Amino acid sequence: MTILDTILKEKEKEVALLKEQGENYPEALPKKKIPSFYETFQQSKTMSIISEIKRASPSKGDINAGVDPVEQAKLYEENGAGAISVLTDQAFFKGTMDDLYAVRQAVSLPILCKDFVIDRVQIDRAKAYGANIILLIVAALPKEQLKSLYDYARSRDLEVLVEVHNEMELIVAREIGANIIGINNRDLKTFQVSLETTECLADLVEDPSILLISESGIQTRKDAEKVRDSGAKGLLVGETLMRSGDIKKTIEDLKVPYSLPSAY
Ligand SMILES: O=C(O)c1ccccc1NCC(=O)[C@H](O)[C@H](O)COP(=O)(O)O
Repeated sequence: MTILDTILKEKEKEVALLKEQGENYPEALPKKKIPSFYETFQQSKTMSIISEIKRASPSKGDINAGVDPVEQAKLYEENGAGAISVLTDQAFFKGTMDDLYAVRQAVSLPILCKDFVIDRVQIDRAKAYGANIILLIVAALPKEQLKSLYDYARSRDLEVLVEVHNEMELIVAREIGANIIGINNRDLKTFQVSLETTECLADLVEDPSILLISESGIQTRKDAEKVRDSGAKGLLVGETLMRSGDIKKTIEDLKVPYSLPSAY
């Protein structure tokens, strides 16, 4: 049994409870014009960063349990993040849906509701709490269910980051029509992180209309350069930013340019 299996078991209980409770959403959020995640990242001249609010994780335990998500999100926005990821899972990451709702009111960047989606009810909830993007993990779902959730999210005007760990999953992501693919460098069985996962899988994606995001284990400018050279246009960074004493510098370091400045 992997950690993903354990998390998904918990999600089944959460979904059953959500359905039992019915739509118990907070007050509707005021309308705000949020830029498209896909367009912004595709058009950027530097690596773009999805900066994550991550209090804790199964692999690391507490990372920054006392963080104020709103203050952290504002720091991310002020210092050049391209999007914000809010981990909303409570049982394993100590996040909440209220974090997402509060962050939505504080910033104008696209926000990823980072959770383990197995049912439409979670997509409706993410939308109601202010998400612009949801995550679908290929390893978590049979292909038909994945496709159905993908289409449902798109019909609700949400962008979808489809996460893969290997070649088979990448094929599935392409088959369901994903235009934003996250390559997760973390092996969910061993928790080991290897940027070679991005290197190997990105190599298999020739279509430039696919936006590739390298996820997990990014710490240094060298890491950012490595995955940029593999074909990633964006990074999903949690722990490094949550532990950083200088978010401005950390983001600046990771925003590597796509082409070297001309000598002339
Ligand atoms: O981070 C974990 O330990 C983890 C374990 C099991 C499933 C998912 C997990 N992380 C979720 C993520 O995708 C990361 O938070 C995200 O990619 C950022 O990773 P990092 O920069 O290494 O914090």
